[in-house]
Amino acid sequence: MFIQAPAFGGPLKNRELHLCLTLWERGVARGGATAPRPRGGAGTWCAAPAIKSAVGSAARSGGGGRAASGEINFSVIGRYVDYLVEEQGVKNIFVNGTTGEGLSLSISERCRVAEEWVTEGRNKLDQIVIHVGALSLKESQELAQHAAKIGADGIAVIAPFFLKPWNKDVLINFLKEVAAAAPALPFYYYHIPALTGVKIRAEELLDGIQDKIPTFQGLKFSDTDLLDFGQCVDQNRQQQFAFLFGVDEQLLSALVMGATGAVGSTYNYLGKKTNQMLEAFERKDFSSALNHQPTQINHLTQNSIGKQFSLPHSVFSYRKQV
Ligand SMILES: CC(=O)N[C@H](C=O)[C@@H](O)[C@H](O)[C@H](O)CO
Ligand SMILES: CC(=O)C(=O)O
Repeated sequence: MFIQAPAFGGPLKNRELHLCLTLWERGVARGGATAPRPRGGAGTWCAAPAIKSAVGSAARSGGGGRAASGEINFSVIGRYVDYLVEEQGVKNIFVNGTTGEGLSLSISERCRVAEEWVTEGRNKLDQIVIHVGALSLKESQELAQHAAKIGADGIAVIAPFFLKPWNKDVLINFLKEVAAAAPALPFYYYHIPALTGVKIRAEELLDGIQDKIPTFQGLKFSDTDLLDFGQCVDQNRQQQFAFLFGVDEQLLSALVMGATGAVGSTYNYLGKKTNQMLEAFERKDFSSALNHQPTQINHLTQNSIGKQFSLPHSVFSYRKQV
């Protein structure tokens, strides 16, 4: 589940929450007045965080994500969509990201996972954003074109992390080339420096980004640097970008800083609970909101942040406790 708010700075009901695996949107009708408009794309959509793959997660949990042969068990995706919608209240999905272990899948597996989510989510989910980042620009472009072809609602890209971009311009040029391969899809930059090792501040990257990437729609910010995050929000007030926060344990703080949504792994199983936190935040009941947030902190920080985001472990060790 993730939370994301499309409209910048608006009340929470105008925010869109995206959970990691799930994108979850509250109170914003698809195509509603507050939804960000995709640039160059057909139709209106609510800002999407990325969805992490339920498939990869399930694999770690022994829940059937991968069959014993090591193949992905695509057949669980349909049921998983129903679970997210009905039991967690999550209707937006970020596919093939960190939780989905997109970087550990082959290109054909990534395409197939994306197809399954789009097919199974049709008429049930609001938004499906596909993470298409890769070390190879060509592969990333291929995945972006594929996402457009199957009717995804957006694409997201991390920084290449082996031969790394050494400055902002190099990174932007990479992102631009990927975005150009799917010119009708809203584009998100997925900032996750602890895993990519690319430490270029998001605030620096966003400066003038739309001149280079006209489809730029927002940022998925998976870092604990709330100063950087706050500056991103503050310096782009006119842009109607989506600011999707990706450290679930800090979501409440990020909401205060102006997050418009969230994308996170824990929303797969804490969707309902997080919705309660969002509701409390919306009605300015911060004490109650805080009561919902620490539950995650207690169980997750040591496992996840403390171990530099060794996510699947943290997610599933926690899931066993809830
Ligand atoms: C590294 C990673 O996967 N981060 C996720 C989002 O980006 C988060 O949702 C974390 O899994 C979550 O905050 C638990 O630590
Ligand atoms: C959590 C998240 O955003 C991801 O799995 O990519």
